[in-house]
Amino acid sequence: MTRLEELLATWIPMQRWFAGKGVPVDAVRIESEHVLVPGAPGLRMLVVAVGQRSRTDRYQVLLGLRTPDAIGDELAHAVIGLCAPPPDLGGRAPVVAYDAAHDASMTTHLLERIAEDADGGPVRFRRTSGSTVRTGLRSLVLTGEQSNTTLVYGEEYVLKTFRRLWPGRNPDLELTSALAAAESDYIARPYGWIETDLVDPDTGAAVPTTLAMLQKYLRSATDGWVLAATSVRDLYASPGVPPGDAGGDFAGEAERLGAATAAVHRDLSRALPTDVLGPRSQARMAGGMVARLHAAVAEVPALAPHADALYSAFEALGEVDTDLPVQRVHGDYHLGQVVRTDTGWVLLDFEGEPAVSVRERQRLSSPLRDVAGMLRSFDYAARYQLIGHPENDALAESARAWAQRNRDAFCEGYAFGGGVDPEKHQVVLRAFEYDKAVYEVMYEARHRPGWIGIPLDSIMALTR
Ligand SMILES: Nc1ncnc2c1ncn2[C@@H]1O[C@H](COP(=O)(O)OP(=O)(O)O)[C@@H](O)[C@H]1O
Ligand SMILES: O=P(O)(O)O[C@H]1O[C@H](CO)[C@@H](O[C@H]2O[C@H](CO)[C@@H](O)[C@H](O)[C@H]2O)[C@H](O)[C@H]1O
Repeated sequence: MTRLEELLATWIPMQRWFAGKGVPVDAVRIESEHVLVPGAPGLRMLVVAVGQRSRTDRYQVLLGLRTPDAIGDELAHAVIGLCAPPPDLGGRAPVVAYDAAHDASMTTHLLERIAEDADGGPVRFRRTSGSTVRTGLRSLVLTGEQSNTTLVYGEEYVLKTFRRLWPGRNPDLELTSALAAAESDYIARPYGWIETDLVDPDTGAAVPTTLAMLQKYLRSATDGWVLAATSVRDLYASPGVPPGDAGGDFAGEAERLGAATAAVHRDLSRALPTDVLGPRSQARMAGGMVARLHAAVAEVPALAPHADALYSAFEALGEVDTDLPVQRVHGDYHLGQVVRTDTGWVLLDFEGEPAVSVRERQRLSSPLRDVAGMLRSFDYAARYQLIGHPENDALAESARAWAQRNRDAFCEGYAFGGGVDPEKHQVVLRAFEYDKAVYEVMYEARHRPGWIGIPLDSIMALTR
């Protein structure tokens, strides 16, 4: 490993977006390194391969290089370490490598390049046809529990830089662009993207791979998770009061969110391929859920006592004998992926589950999968504030009632908005809900062990 690779081997696993938490890093290799802007050799895009046991993942690092005296306090938190300068920079004195996402004097170039629709050699900057992009704006990095890194430029744009790279066009760009073409009111308008070619290990072919996506910044947006959490907090402050009577009832919002979700599903089904799964294909889908369950039990033994009950829910999906319409869906739908603006709900982050390949995320699925994701999120919102709460037992019934009320409202809104009636597809919905809960158990085990009780408790309720 070069000195820079050694530094990255320590730095990458500490980042929130690192997907391989809990498994030692065996090898780090810089697969490619490109200067992004002519005349700014201190800004580079690296594709870094990180080897962990049998897996190798690729990550994007926007690398900044400066002399030590040019690193001010504002960049201290972004420093990766001191390394030898790359040959094209000249000189022999060590330079400081840092995460350039935090350097507004560098990220401003990215916006300019997108505005110019520039071909920067192996890295291509693209502006969405028919749009103009304002330049000269300074960026700030959004803080929060993110799988990627999002920059906000002024109050105009967000640039989402994808950290873990999978060869191919990112579904977030693909679906957002399709919905924009359908003139959907429920997305943040895309303005452009950055891409490079990566070799797909399955086919050996180099394919255009999305590195970042530029979208309209929604100034008036409030996170759905924050709104729901506020409603739950109000309810906990009035013990014994039914959720519909407590201040800050969320059911009206949940219903409108259901309707917005149905509208997005309708537009996706018109814009992109659809299919209908017969019993055999449904059994195969159920088989995928069972395989995921086995993998989760191997990783989190606390799931083992509930495996039979989960298995029965998946088996029931395999035995449904009516056809199941499938289409492109959001794929990782929860309250943190939707924002309430002054004109209504907007859906974000159509990337799908960040832990699986782009090809898998492009697979058609039932829209009920997204419905199930959001229902799981109501469960999370209702119960996460009970973790370590002294009145945990007394508030558990309020939590259950809040989740039920908002589930019902969301499902009603979804059916009213033109989606299938979730109430009439209980077996399918239940299988998707438990499949998501199994995914969440693994997600929490890797990222937030203190929260693992939330999905585990929901799974336990199945076996009670
Ligand atoms: N266009 C936007 N306007 C305003 N806020 C946004 C926008 N896009 C993303 N955000 C904020 O950033 C958060 C993370 O964005 P998201 O696309 O879900 O990233 P990740 O895949 O890393 O989780 C969202 O929950 C939202 O609060
Ligand atoms: O980073 P992403 O937003 O793409 O999604 C991942 O992280 C989510 C947590 O930030 C995780 O969602 C789980 O926790 C949410 C509360 O923080 C909850 O609303 C969701 O229902 C629950 O699944 C998501 O699963 C994961 O893919």
